[in-house]
Amino acid sequence: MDDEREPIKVGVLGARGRMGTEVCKAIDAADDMELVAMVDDGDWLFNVSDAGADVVVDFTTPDVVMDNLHWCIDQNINVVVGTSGFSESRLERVRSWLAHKPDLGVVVAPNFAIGAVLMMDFAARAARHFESVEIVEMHHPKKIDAPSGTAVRTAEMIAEARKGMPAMPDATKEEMAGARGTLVEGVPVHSIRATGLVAHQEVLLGTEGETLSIRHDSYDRKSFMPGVLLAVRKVLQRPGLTVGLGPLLD
Ligand SMILES: NC(=O)C1=CN([C@@H]2O[C@H](COP(=O)(O)OP(=O)(O)OC[C@H]3O[C@@H](n4cnc5c(N)ncnc54)[C@H](OP(=O)(O)O)[C@@H]3O)[C@@H](O)[C@H]2O)C=CC1
Ligand SMILES: O=C(O)C1=N[C@H](C(=O)O)C[C@H](O)C1
Repeated sequence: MDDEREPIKVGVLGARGRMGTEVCKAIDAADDMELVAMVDDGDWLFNVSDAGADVVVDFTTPDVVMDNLHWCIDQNINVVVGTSGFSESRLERVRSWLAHKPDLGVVVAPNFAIGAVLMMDFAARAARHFESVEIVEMHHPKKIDAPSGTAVRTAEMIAEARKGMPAMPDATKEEMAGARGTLVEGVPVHSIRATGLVAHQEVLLGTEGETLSIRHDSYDRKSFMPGVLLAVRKVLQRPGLTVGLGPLLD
């Protein structure tokens, strides 16, 4: 019976950060989980293994996340990663570490909000039917990276969907560098940082006589929590690397 199952022991890395704080609250409130370790910059990583964590959740920074992930895999701890900065080469390194640990699971998701996952899917689906596609990502000004992980992943998905299609029409010559954003897999991405924003993205698609805007807004970091908790539950049943929340929703 469900009630008799041991709670999943969870450690959080980046526990005092904006996301980490919210994740600790969500785990504390979940009946089937126990928050056993909270680790932030300067704390000892072994707090996590000493506490017997089954799963580690990482919301730290792109420059430390790979070391954290390698350490967790080495310690036989499953990992749910929300930290941004996962290029294909980073994902490949994670796969190579996991090759030696056939029972271990890692979930790396650029965005845990259900609406954002759908926005990315809808945008990729629509992209084949429009001549032009551009991404505008908008975040709080304390975000340290640009473009966002979500925007990069969306651009990759759109580029994959547009394979074989003609290049997007664009006669503009940039008079000042950056005016047309940055190209990710051939898709222009524009990054806005403004006080009052949390995490937002609009994909603008255009073709003869019409445009389509697909937009998602996270107004509160609570929007990411159902996805994080789902990943904590599912990672224990999914050995290997899972990229994105999509495969966990099926
Ligand atoms: N996938 C998703 O759905 C989401 C992903 N994100 C991503 O999550 C990451 C964190 O975002 P956010 O919470 O806003 O950032 P914060 O800067 O608020 O939090 C990061 C935390 O990690 C700590 N930290 C730094 N180095 C280490 C380390 N080696 N070990 C443990 N903790 C460490 C920082 O400490 P200190 O400040 O003292 O250095 C800080 O407390 C970003 O990459 C962001 O893009 C954010 C929202 C949703
Ligand atoms: O830093 C943030 O806040 C966010 N980071 C992630 C990203 O880079 O895509 C996810 C979400 O956009 C919030």
